[in-house]
Amino acid sequence: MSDSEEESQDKQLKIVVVGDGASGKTSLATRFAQEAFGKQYKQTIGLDFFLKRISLPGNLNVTLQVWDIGGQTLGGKMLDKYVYGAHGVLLVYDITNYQSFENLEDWFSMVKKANEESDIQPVISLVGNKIDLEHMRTVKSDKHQRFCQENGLISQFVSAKTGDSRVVKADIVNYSQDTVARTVNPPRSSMCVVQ
Ligand SMILES: Nc1nc2c(ncn2[C@@H]2O[C@H](COP(=O)(O)OP(=O)(O)OP(=O)(O)O)[C@@H](O)[C@H]2O)c(=O)[nH]1
Repeated sequence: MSDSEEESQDKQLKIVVVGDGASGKTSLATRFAQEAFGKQYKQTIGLDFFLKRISLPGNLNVTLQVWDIGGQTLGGKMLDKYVYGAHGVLLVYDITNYQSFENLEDWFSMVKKANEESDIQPVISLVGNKIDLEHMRTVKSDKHQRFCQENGLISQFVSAKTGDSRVVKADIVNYSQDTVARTVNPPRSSMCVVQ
């Protein structure tokens, strides 16, 4: 391969999408990669892949490999292998399904464990999907924010159906500091990175 061919190779980033079945992972990946949405639910068995090439400022081309992991794989043997080496992880739940939010604790633990030995530590985002169904919401927004703050996650509310995406800025609070210290010295806040 010549130098110029090598230079033109895109940087590849691995993005893994996890969360309960029917929370909308495939729909989000399809919305992102193909700008489409299908109403019909078709369970992902194992995993699926999507590729999307994006251009960043500075003439930098990046190919995102989106690994759409079937919700039924939690507890399965292959899951930590799928998640290992991810640059980014989306923890997806359905805002109208409280159980899908509660189960994120397990998904999050698995993501951390799978990457214990990895050189790359992924950027992790908490994604509340189906905000077009706001009237059916069962997971309060402050629960979502607290989970982000406690774990240093990026916060996002989206709808794969409409393509709506709201990135929420939140202070990251270090809860290990005692309350008095926090009252005297207000928490150092860093903005949750939002695309
Ligand atoms: N109203 C609404 N429905 C959605 C949205 N996202 C997904 N759905 C629907 O929710 C159902 C499940 O979506 P999927 O994307 O297949 O869910 P999944 O998380 O990939 O499910 P598994 O493959 O079982 O892991 C489908 O009927 C989708 O059409 C959304 O933002 N709004």
